[in-house]
Amino acid sequence: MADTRAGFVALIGEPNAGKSTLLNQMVGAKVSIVTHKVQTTRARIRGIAMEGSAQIVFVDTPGLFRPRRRLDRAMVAAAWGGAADADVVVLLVEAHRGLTEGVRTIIEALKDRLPARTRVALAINKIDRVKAEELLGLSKTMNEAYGFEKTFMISAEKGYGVKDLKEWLAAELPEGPWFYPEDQIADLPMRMIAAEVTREKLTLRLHEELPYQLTVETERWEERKDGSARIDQIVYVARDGHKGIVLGNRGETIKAVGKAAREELTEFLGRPVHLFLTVKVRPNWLEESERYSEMGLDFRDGD
Ligand SMILES: Nc1nc2c(ncn2[C@@H]2O[C@H](COP(=O)(O)OP(=O)(O)OP(=O)(O)O)[C@@H](O)[C@H]2O)c(=O)[nH]1
Repeated sequence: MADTRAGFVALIGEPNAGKSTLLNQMVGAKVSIVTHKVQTTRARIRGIAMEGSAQIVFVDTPGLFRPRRRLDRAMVAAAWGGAADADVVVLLVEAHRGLTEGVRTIIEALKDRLPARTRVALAINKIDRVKAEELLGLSKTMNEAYGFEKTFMISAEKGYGVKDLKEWLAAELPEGPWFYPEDQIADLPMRMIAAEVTREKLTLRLHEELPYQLTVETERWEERKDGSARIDQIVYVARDGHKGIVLGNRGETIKAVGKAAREELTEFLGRPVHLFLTVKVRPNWLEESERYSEMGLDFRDGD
């Protein structure tokens, strides 16, 4: 497609401003769970949203604005690297708190740290908490403190104004091909997401011990009458020795992995999940085309 757009957007603001709520509104929980651990070189990707023919990639931004220790300063500098790479930055402030000391500090940092080409928009959030008259005054005060490209009045929680903001962001991004295939981010089947969650917990638990030749598949997904879901997954490893690593002493590794995965899936689905994990040795799984399609890969691409 010739007229696609793609770019990076950083949401910044004081703690509690509503960044996560806004992100979830724009991205949808399904996509953010898949992308929130993906790393780019400079910034962590929090989520990806599609708007018309544009792909908006949201990146993580600094949480600390007045770092005291050297280590904290170094971390903030790295995080600002992510914001500086962004095409657009959105500063989120709370309508009922206005131009606080913390917001002033962020504005100073914007002036110091961002390249001149970065566009910065203001989103006044939680407008459901104040009277309309107050908003005009706040918008004026904020725009005197910084030359924002545009000002949006939104309620991330209720969804007011979010669509306008998203459309504006999409139009601001540079023309170019998408960074991620659309189907990869939008249509990931639930069973694949569930397998990815378990794989992630295995990675966290096993670190470098993790057998490289390991894959997780959701074998069965049963919706139960009581509203819960029963999910059966198989962890395929290539060798007997790997099975022992994944099970752990008296099965404690796989038990902990199952518990962590079940908790995340329960929260994600918003209903109880019963998760059953089985570890199987399948020496040739790397050569089986079925394993690849379960991962959303094309077996032939591996030739
Ligand atoms: N009334 C109201 N509350 C909101 C709105 N948006 C977010 N909140 C609430 O504000 C609180 C903070 O929201 P988060 O999205 O967690 O804020 P955050 O900026 O991600 O916070 P940190 O993770 O601490 O940086 C939550 O209790 C939200 O429910 C809104 O539009 N209106």
